[in-house]
Amino acid sequence: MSFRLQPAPPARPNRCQLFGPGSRPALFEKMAASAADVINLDLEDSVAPSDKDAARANIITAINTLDWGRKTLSARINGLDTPWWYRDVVELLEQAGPRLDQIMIPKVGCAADVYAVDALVTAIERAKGRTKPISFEVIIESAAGIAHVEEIAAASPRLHAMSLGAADFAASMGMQTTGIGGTQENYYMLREGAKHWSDPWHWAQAAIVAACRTHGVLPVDGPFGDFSDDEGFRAQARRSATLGMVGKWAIHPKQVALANEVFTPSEAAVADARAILAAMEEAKANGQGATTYKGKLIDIASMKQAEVIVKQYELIMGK
Ligand SMILES: CCC(=O)SCCNC(=O)CCNC(=O)[C@H](O)C(C)(C)COP(=O)(O)OP(=O)(O)OC[C@H]1O[C@@H](n2cnc3c(N)ncnc32)[C@H](O)[C@@H]1OP(=O)(O)O
Ligand SMILES: O=CC(=O)O
Ligand SMILES: [Mg+2]
Repeated sequence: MSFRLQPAPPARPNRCQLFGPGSRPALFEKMAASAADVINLDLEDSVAPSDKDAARANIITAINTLDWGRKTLSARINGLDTPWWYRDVVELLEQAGPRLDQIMIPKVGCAADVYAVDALVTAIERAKGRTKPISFEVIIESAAGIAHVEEIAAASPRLHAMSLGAADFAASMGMQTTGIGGTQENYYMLREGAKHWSDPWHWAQAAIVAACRTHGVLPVDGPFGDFSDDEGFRAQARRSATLGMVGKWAIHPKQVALANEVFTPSEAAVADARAILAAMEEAKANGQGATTYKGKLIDIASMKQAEVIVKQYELIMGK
């Protein structure tokens, strides 16, 4: 193992990120009252080009006036390939008060994209005397983004979270689908005439998790477009949680409870994890590095696995 220790990600709950368009201010109070851990007020793809200026003003007013409780409050700016992004950053940093926690940078393709936003944010923070540093989250949603995922994860100490954006990712990769996340009809293995659906998002998610865990960033699963399909959402979220992601976006309020359910370790999982820790403590006291629990091998690595679950649970319960 490398002598470098894996850095811990920010210790904050991030089970659900609820999105809402900046051009629909009527939704903001409902978002603030929701059970999401993170709120993403959107200036990007859910806002029509003609509404960009109004959406920016709406979001700044909402950040400054609504009670957002203890949620992480984030605004998604426009991509660096648009004429809007610099005004998004300037107006947010100059006019939104300290309640704004984070900026989400979409369609990041290389570390320099993050550097550019960091330079602008840093200059405005100094000029305006902002004492609370703005954190960043990025979306990996292009071929370039996934090709450079590790350098992006290492790009700035401001970076707290990284999401997979399935819709833009599929478009950039030239994938033959209009589905946003979840099972894709034509992605299957065939065995003895029976179809077995596979997961086209898996490899990108695994690459994101590895990059994030290497650099102490929270890995997050992005949108699931069919908000009428609760079981489809659950299945996608369970796969993401099993791979190491800490949460998922909600693009409709009915997805918030589903994400919170999946990304909160169950009482049974926590009880099992605590029992493994106790069994290992007993084994260690007897000079053993390995023992059995419920008829299966456990050893020192099992303690680390169990600690992931217990720590995640305690972080969520202690919020
Ligand atoms: C795919 C790539 C991406 O970039 S995803 C991220 C960007 N997209 C977004 O931000 C879209 C977010 N979602 C929405 O705009 C809406 O939820 C969409 C999907 C358009 C559906 O809106 P609508 O037809 O009003 O939904 P509905 O009638 O089923 O609403 C039921 C009640 O819930 C409310 N609601 C709706 N959306 C939100 C939301 N995002 N946050 C909080 N509340 C929301 C509605 O106002 C409605 O409330 P009520 O029951 O009338 O009081
Ligand atoms: O921005 C999100 C996506 O899926 O695209
Ligand atoms: Mg996108």
